[in-house]
Amino acid sequence: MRPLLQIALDLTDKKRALEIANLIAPLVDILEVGTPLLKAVGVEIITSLKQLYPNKLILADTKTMDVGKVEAELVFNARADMMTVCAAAPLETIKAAVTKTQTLNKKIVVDFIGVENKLERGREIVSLKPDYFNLHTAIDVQQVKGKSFEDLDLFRKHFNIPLCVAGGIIPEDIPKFMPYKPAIIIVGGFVTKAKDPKSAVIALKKEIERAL
Ligand SMILES: O=C(CO)[C@H](O)[C@H](O)COP(=O)(O)O
Repeated sequence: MRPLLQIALDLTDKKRALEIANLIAPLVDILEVGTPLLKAVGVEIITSLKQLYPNKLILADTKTMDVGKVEAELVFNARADMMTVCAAAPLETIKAAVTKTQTLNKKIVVDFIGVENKLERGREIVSLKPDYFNLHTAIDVQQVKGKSFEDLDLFRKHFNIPLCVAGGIIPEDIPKFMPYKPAIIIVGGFVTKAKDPKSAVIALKKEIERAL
């Protein structure tokens, strides 16, 4: 199955975020309100994007670490379709966020950013039945250690939860992880920093089609 393409609007400037959204929205499946954008602008940006693109999924990258129910209510009341919670958060927080999300018929992604022993942590979380696990190399880590996609293979073998992949993805990376059949491919900087964000998305989509 073709993976969904999610573009992360990791900006702090609302005007530029909306400009990029306008260029790429018809081509993507999920528009992500990146963590910096959510912090800079607030949840109103979720509502604005949903009003502009009602047929697109809007993901709020809350990276929730505590008060799972409160943060879920905040972003879903603002019309998000999906949110994120950190795998490193207390299990109580993950459970609260998952429960609220499921009550509202929305989707939740557990993000393994910064988790050292991912397999062990995955085993602790899996029974909470989140919608997705995100294997994600942090931007700061990418700059020091580079990126890696090998955990996708491990997670596919051990868990029956759809996977997202994120962290510095460029078109050349796509064939490296497509054999592990990610459900969602998440790309930020390659698109938001491109001179021509629309062409950047087209290049990603071409590579995805080629690797199917
Ligand atoms: O959540 C994020 C950073 O924490 C980013 O949205 C994600 O890493 C995708 O951006 P990039 O492709 O630039 O790494």
